[in-house]
Amino acid sequence: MAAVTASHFVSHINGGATSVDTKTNLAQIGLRNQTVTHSGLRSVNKIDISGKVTLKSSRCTVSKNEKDKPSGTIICGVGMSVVLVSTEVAPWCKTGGLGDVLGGLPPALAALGHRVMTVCPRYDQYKDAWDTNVLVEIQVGDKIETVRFFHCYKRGVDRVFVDHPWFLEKVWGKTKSKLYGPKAGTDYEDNQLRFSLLCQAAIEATRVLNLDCSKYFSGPYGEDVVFIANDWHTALLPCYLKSMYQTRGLYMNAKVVFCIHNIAYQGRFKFSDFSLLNLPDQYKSSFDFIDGYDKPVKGRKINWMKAGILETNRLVTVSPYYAQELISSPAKGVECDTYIRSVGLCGITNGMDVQEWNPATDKYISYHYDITTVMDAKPLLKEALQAEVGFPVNRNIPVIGFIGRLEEQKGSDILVAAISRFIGMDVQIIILGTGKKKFERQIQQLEELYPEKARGVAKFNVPLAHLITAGADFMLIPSRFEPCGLIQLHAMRYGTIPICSSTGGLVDTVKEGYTGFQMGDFNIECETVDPADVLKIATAVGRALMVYGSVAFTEMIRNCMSQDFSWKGPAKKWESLLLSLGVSGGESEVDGEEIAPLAKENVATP
Ligand SMILES: Nc1ncnc2c1ncn2[C@@H]1O[C@H](COP(=O)(O)OP(=O)(O)O[C@H]2O[C@H](CO)[C@@H](O)[C@H](O)[C@H]2O)[C@@H](O)[C@H]1O
Ligand SMILES: OC[C@H]1O[C@H](O[C@H]2[C@H](O)[C@@H](O)[C@@H](O[C@H]3[C@H](O)[C@@H](O)[C@@H](O)O[C@@H]3CO)O[C@@H]2CO)[C@H](O)[C@@H](O)[C@@H]1O
Repeated sequence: MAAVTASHFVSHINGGATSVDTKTNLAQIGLRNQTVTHSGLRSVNKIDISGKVTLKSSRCTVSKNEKDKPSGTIICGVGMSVVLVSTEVAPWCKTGGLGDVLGGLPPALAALGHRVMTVCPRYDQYKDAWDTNVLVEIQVGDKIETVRFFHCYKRGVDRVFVDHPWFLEKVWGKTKSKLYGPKAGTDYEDNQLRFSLLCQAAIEATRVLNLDCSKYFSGPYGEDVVFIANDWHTALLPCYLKSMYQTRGLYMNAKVVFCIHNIAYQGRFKFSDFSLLNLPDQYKSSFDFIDGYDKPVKGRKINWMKAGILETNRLVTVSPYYAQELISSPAKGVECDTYIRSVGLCGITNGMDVQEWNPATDKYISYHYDITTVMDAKPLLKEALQAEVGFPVNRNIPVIGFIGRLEEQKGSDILVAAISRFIGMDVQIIILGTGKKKFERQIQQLEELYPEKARGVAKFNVPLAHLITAGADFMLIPSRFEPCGLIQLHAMRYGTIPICSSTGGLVDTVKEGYTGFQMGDFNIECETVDPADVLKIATAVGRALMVYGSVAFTEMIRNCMSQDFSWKGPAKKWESLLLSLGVSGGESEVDGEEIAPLAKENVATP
């Protein structure tokens, strides 16, 4: 950790070091009462000689009358301080569903009366995020790095961006899929340093940023916070909280929830890299890991995900069925099943962003609809989609869509193998995805094989994703594994029937014959395409096409669209889980809508 600066001033709070740097801490005293000129930010924190920030998050008191307001009324200012840390936060930075969750869950938690911040890297010059002029010095490896915080306040949430060349210079100007490496499947060599920096910066952000955008909360978040760390990139957060802060009497009441969005990515590195992490030796055993693979080195390794699992206060994943799968076997738990079983795991199904994905208002589609008009609008949208990708335009031909990262997980290779089995029927299929080059080539070749019937678009294309979701009749989701999956939620909201493999959140959210078609579970072996799975896809597509156009089909569309997949329900479950940790501010009992209309947003002019 740790040195704070305001404006042009840099000083140490004494981070990973074991002794207090008196000289620099004395310098900090001079920081008191300096003002940061940023809309929504107030004066700089008061930091005492021990490095303790004494200006605490102040909550506006809520009068009894206000507390008595009926359900649906927003009463803020009494809730928990929740800080979500992630490498992706939509719409600013996203390669997939992780970004979506960090975009949608925080506003829903804020609507329940909690003070909510997200912290992610500043990969680009986001036009709506302001420079706070607050700098912090952080020890990463054997160097001191200076980060700067940018900030905006949107939909009731403080969005904080960590500015450092390791994020901005690596990614700026490149496509959104370059957050983790120069190309899919290849990581930046310094990812461990990048994410160590992110974790430390996130802890610092809560006490050094004097945020004042909400009329319900002011001052820094302080130390009585609950962090939600997401995936392996943030697994060091609980370790740093304990080793760098709690040993020095800081953040004594803070808690960490670690959320697994995808166990497939664990952050396994060579064992000697432990020395890069600025952690005491006693943490080595939490990272220590041996597997049978050669990558990135043979034999003994460190495993960030394992440490996150073992060092967190509470472990969560993104659906109940995936939670069961993770502890069911080494294969499904990707060799972390034993550790997960030892600490326990809770599954909360994701919600979806019902503002971005709303067929009644979607800015990417030219005909808007709801459950009462869906049968009129969808044929028009299908024709728009067919025209967009260059298919013969015919509203009577059933159209199947696929959207996803082209990784083994998503099963695009199994789908490609299955196409010849059903393409002879009256059907068209559109596949949208980016990822591994071999899979991109596979989908691009489809057009040559089936010019009037199949398309593969190897682009990250949000407008096309929306048009496919609205215009297709069916959405194919042939995942080998799927922690939750958002594609099927988006599809159902748009009256597009999912045809999915029976794994993870797909089991929890799609009901066979009622809201979709279940294909059974697939072989999770990623190196091969199992002929049995190819057959499962062909058979399920056949079943779906039999139903297409029938009364039962219309009924399924209505069943899909009648459901509430908003973040409201999941946020309530998250709230209960956070409350059970006993962090302060747990007294809030609010059942509110999003507080966007009440939020004082600091939107920058482009
Ligand atoms: N080419 C493209 N163009 C435009 N948009 C594209 C796109 N490819 C993907 N997307 C978008 O990315 C998101 C993908 O959502 P998923 O739930 O499938 O996430 P993913 O597997 O990445 O995330 C992981 O985390 C999430 C969140 O927890 C879990 O739901 C999931 O199971 C887990 O694997 C959707 O919003 C989709 O529209
Ligand atoms: O939101 C989409 C997913 O984003 C994250 O996954 C990324 C992962 O965490 C990164 O490590 C990287 O994965 C690469 C991996 O490191 C590398 O060894 C090789 O196996 O290729 C992988 C893919 O390039 O990129 C992933 C995104 O593509 C997040 O962790 C997931 O939960 C999200 O599903």
